[in-house]
Amino acid sequence: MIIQQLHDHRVVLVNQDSFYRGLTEEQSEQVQDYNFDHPDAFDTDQLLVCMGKLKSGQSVNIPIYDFKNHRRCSEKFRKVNESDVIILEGILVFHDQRVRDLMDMKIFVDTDADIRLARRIRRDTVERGRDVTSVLEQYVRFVKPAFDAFVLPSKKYADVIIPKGGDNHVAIDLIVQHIHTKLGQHNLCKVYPNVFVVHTTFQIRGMHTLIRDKNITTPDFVFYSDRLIRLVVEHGLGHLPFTEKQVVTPTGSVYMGVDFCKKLCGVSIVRSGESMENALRACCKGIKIGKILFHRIGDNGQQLIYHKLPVDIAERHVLLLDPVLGTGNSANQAIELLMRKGVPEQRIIFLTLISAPEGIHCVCKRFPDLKIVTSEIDSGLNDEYRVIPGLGEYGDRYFGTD
Ligand SMILES: Nc1nc2c(ncn2[C@@H]2O[C@H](COP(=O)(O)OP(=O)(O)OP(=O)(O)O)[C@@H](O)[C@H]2O)c(=O)[nH]1
Ligand SMILES: O=P(O)(O)OC[C@H]1O[C@H](OP(=O)(O)OP(=O)(O)O)[C@H](O)[C@@H]1O
Repeated sequence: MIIQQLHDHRVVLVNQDSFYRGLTEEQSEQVQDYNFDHPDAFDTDQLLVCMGKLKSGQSVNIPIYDFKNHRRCSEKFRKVNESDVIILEGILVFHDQRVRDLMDMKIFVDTDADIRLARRIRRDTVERGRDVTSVLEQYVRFVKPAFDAFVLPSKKYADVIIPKGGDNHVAIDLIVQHIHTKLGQHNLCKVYPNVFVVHTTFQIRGMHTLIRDKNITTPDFVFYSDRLIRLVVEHGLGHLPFTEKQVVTPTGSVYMGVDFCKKLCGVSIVRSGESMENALRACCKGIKIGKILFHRIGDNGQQLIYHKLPVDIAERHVLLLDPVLGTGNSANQAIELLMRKGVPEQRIIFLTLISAPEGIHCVCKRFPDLKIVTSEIDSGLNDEYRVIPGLGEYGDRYFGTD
C-alpha cells in the first residue's frame, strides 16, 4: 500500500527473506530441526553490503531464495536498481544494530497472534507446499519462541508502531506523507539539519520567476522581493525559542498559547541586507537593528568598514539579514564579528532570499550550530562567483542603481 501511494517516486522493495542462507545437504535432511526464525538463519553481512550499495545509489543483485527446497538459486539473481525510497521488510530487520542504523524510518506492524498464525498456515500450505501438522509443529517449536525472544523485543527500536497492519489507512497515509516530505526536501537540508528552505508553493515559484526575470521593472522587483522576504522573516522567527503563556479569551475560557522570544535583534549586511529590515520591523515591532558593512576586495578578501550593533547584542538572538548567499564570504565574516561580540553561534539565524550550495557548505561547515533560512537554493556559482541562475546584482536592482 505504501508503494502504491508513492507511485510518483522510484520505490524498491527488498525482502530480508532473500538473504536466508541456503541449507546444506545435511541440514536439508533434518529440515524439521532447522530454526528458520533465528537471526543466524540470515546472511546479514550480505544484506548489509547490498543495502549499503543501494543507499549509495548503486544497483545490486539480490539472491533468490527458494522456500520449497530451502536453497538459493545459485545462477539467478534479482536486479534491484537505485531508487528514491528503499523499503526493507522482514521479521528480524530490527534485530541487528548495523541494519537498524541504515534506516531512516523504522516501522513495526503489530498484528494479533491469532491472525499471524492463521496467515502462516494459509501461506505455508498454499504457497510453500507444507502440511498443516508440520506448520503447527514448527510454529510451537521455533516460530513462537523466536517471536518472543527476537521479534517482540525489537519493537522498542521502531519509530512507528502500526496496529492493524494494512487496514490502518490513517497510519499508512501518515507514513506516505512523511516520505513525501523527506523526498521534497532539498538534499542540502538532509546534509545540514540547520538549513531550512521555505516550503515552496506555485505562488512562491511565481514570485521568484518575476524577480529573476531581467526585464522586470524596479517597482515590481521591490514589490515581489519584499513579499518573499516577509515569508523568509516569518519562517526565521518560527525558529526562535518561545515560552508557554495562557490568556483568558472573551468567552472566559483559557487559551493555552505561547509567548514570543523577547531578546532579539536584527543585523543587516549593508547594503542589500537593508532591504530586509522593513519586513523584520513589520513582524517585530520596534526591533533593534544593527548594521555591518564590508568592502569587497576582489572576490577573496573582505575588509570590515563599519559596524554598529546593539550594545547588549551578546544577550540577544540575532536575525542576520542578507538576501544573497554566494560564496559565503560575507556571511562568514559577519558571523565571526557577531561571535567576537559575544553572540553564541546557536543564537544566530541567517535569513536569505537565495543561496548557492557553495555558500551553504562554506557557512554550515564552519558554523554547524547556526541556522540558515532561505526561500530557494540555486544551482551554483559561475566563474565570477555569482549565483546561477541567481538574480543579478540584488542591491542595484532593489535600490534602482543598476
Ligand atoms: N519572535 C517574534 N517576536 C515577535 C513577532 N511579532 C512580534 N514580535 C515581538 O517583537 C519583539 C522583538 O523586538 P524587540 O525590540 O527585541 O523586543 P523588546 O522586548 O521590545 O526589547 P528591546 O529590543 O529592548 O526593545 C518581541 O518581544 C515580540 O513580542 C514574531 O512573529 N516573532
Ligand atoms: O556570499 P558572497 O560571495 O560573499 O556574496 C554575497 C554578497 O554579495 C552581495 O552583496 P554585494 O557585494 O553585491 O553588495 P551590495 O549589497 O551593496 O549590493 C550580497 O548582498 C552579499 O552581501
